[in-house]
Amino acid sequence: MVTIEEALRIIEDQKIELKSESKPLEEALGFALAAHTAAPFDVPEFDNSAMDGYALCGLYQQYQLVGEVAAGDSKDIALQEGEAVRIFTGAKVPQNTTAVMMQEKTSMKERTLFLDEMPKAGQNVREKGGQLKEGQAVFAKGHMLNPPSLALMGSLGLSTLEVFSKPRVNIITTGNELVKPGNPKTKGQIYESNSYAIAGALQQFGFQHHQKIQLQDDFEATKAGIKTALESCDVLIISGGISVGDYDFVKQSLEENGVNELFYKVFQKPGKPLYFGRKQNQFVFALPGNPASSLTCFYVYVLPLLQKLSGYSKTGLPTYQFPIKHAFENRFGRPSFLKAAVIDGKVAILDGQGSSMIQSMAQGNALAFVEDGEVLKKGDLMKCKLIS
Ligand SMILES: Nc1nc2c(c(=O)[nH]1)N[C@H]1C(S)=C(S)[C@@H](COP(=O)(O)OP(=O)(O)OC[C@H]3O[C@@H](n4cnc5c(N)ncnc54)[C@H](O)[C@@H]3O)O[C@H]1N2
Ligand code: MOO
Repeated sequence: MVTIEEALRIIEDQKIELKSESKPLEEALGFALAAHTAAPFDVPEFDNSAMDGYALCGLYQQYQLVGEVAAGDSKDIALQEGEAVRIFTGAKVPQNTTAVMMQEKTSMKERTLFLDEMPKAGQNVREKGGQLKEGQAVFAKGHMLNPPSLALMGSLGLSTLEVFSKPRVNIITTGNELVKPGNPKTKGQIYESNSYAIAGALQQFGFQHHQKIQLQDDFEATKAGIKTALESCDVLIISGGISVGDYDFVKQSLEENGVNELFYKVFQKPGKPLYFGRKQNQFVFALPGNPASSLTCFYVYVLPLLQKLSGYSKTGLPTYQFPIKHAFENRFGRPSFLKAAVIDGKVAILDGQGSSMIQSMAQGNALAFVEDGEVLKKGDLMKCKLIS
């Protein structure tokens, strides 16, 4: 049995070889950059107007109107003292522009422009290089491309990005009692639900699963199913059959398939019988079958590995601290990830903390962490990971 910190450290310390590929900008969301990026030119590349209005030369209250520049115009105008041109947001300002005045604060009589107030030097002019200077570092290797990052790369004229490839993931669910939703079931059977949570959580963080396999609690079938799954994935996520019951064949089947154990059992609730193993460059998580255990282990342990294998420089869900809405004492006998709701900056621990209870997890939006035996007073800070 390892501690939560030891388990996370073992995952973090895995030596891996990353692969990279070229992605068109429109498909690069959620991938990590495989190379450092620097700005190929100043952004913006030229001084331009932040407003629809008038570009002014000198600081006066009236000007002679001498022309117009629209966004995208490439004409090069040079203003003389006391001259103004009509200008629009994003348009390159003429040479010698002192300021831009927004049109709402102006009036025009014939070709003379009157300002309601004195302009200030530099007002409403977006300076060349104001965001980035040519050659300046934009993103380090491993930066995960979010929507604004895609916009920034696009604004640098980059249409294809070199990114780290993402791991291929397969999912196995085990259990004789499991029936696929939509089919009839007999007494004693239940509907299979963990694979939907795992596939959904994969999707939530930009990963996909390749294959989903349902196995009976049978040693030969489990061995064969794991062998098949390992033929087409980098990460195999198994749900159930990892505890000590007579029908829990996963651990032994993994051994028979040449998977080496990196840890088995974590001192935590839920998810104590969590297993992590490796076969060359393939990784296997066997998540405890209880629905809340399996999904909690996904967020806490599987996600950081998937992100590490995708070349992310930052992995795992960030931890925030929120004051607790009510007193709470951890009597579970293990450090615990509690199903919780963070609302208006405060965390409430939800009813229904059993490992089999997914209803409370579905109502909440966070996992709140509490040490074994810890006693919290109302208002004490609690470490939380937001899961939705
Ligand atoms: N004698 C002991 N028994 C148990 C221990 C223990 O230490 N000693 N640990 C308990 C803990 S903690 C957990 S968690 C579970 C984990 O067991 P398994 O990983 O072997 O999971 P299963 O036995 O296959 O299933 C547990 C539970 O979850 C339901 N389940 C399983 N798969 C699914 C699925 N895909 N969709 C929906 N529900 C699923 C299953 O029906 C069981 O109710 O072991 C405890 N026992
Ligand atoms: O570790 Mo189990 O997940 O407590 O139920």
